[in-house]
Amino acid sequence: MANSAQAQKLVYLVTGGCGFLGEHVVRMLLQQEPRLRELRIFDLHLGPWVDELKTGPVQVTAIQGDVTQAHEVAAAMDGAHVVIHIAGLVDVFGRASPKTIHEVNVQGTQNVIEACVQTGTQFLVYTSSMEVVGPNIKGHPFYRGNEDTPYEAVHKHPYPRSKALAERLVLEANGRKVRGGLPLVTCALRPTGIYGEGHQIMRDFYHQGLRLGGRLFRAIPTSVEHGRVYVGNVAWMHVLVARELEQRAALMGGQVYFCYDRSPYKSYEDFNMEFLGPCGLRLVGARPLLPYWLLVLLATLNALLQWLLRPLLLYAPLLNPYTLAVANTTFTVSTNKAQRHFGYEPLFSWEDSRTRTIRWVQALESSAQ
Ligand SMILES: NC(=O)c1ccc[n+]([C@@H]2O[C@H](COP(=O)([O-])OP(=O)(O)OC[C@H]3O[C@@H](n4cnc5c(N)ncnc54)[C@H](O)[C@@H]3O)[C@@H](O)[C@H]2O)c1
Ligand SMILES: CC(C)CCC[C@@H](C)[C@H]1CC[C@H]2[C@@H]3[C@H](O)C=C4C[C@@H](O)CC[C@]4(C)[C@H]3CC[C@]12C
Repeated sequence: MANSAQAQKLVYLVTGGCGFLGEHVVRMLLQQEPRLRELRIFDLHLGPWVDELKTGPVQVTAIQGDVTQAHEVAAAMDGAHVVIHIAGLVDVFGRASPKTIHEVNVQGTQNVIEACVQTGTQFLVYTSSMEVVGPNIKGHPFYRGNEDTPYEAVHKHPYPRSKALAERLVLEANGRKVRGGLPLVTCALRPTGIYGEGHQIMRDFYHQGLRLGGRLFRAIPTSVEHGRVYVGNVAWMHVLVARELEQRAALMGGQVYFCYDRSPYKSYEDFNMEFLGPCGLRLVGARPLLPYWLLVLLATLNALLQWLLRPLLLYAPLLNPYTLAVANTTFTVSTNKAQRHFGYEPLFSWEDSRTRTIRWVQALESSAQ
């Protein structure tokens, strides 16, 4: 992609560019992709911060649109060289119906693929998820595995099922001829649990801790490792993949890459305390305060209440049988595939990632006062 005639000639489209990860990818592209001429940000809900980006040297075009509408996607994509497809409905709490999750995550992805073919966009990077692999419904641990580690991936929940289907569509589309006759080159990135500035669930835990007098209560044993990766490094991986996909199409086309960095292996709660601790919260209990069977019972009750109350109101607490199973099953990755295939090294050290996230939580504190 980088011959001199093409310097500052590339048009990128980022779907979901106003979400948590999307905003980081958009900002990272503007900082780290010198060949960018135009950056199109496509999202159902455009953030007000997008306007601030319009004063720089790169043309930033904000497009309010819906990935489930094929014609809107195709119109937005016309003339784009690369599409980074991040838009998705991230719902493990039962807020949206399985049908809506499927429409956005699977049909939306199919629309992006068809738009590539129709408009001649040759490079497609898809944001998949660790949940395409697991944890599975049997609760099997995935301990520091890599892209080739055998694992029985069985999905029942609509979100991982939709991500797995969408990822398969993207990988199978690799090599399809796009308008003009060139082959489509696709690949999928699988982040583990992303953290960093803008992370809604971290914000929720922080506010919950404040409401409980500065305390959170341990629910998950410290021995259960949960994979986490800093949002800045996930964004950097997206930028690098998009950049390298043309030169290394034969190697990278149709491939999947876990997103990883040097964040430590810890339980979900202990990891959150790396940021919430310095902001004044305390995790009470060296071991879970409630026995696991009681948590399962509470999670089941929550699911039942959600079902009963659905005609009247939306009851969607953090704890349900699915989130409990994910939080309580070891799932961590240890791989260097991205480094081998496209020279990825984390842009942010663990210390930087931690400091940036702590500063962001501290800013939440001061903005709440
Ligand atoms: N957050 C995580 O820990 C995590 C981990 C692994 C993978 N992912 C994946 O990363 C992607 C981004 O996740 P996120 O955490 O930034 O979520 P997010 O909800 O913050 O961002 C998703 C964005 O997609 C947009 N969107 C939703 N439906 C749309 C539609 N129909 N048309 C156009 N835009 C639409 C939303 O408005 C939002 O801006 C998702 O595909 C998700 O599956 C997230
Ligand atoms: C049992 C309670 C004390 C804690 C509940 C925490 C729960 C809400 C958290 C734990 C793990 C989190 C998921 C995990 O980090 C990875 C992903 C993948 C991504 O594609 C979407 C988000 C998701 C499912 C996180 C959602 C929140 C979870 C379940």
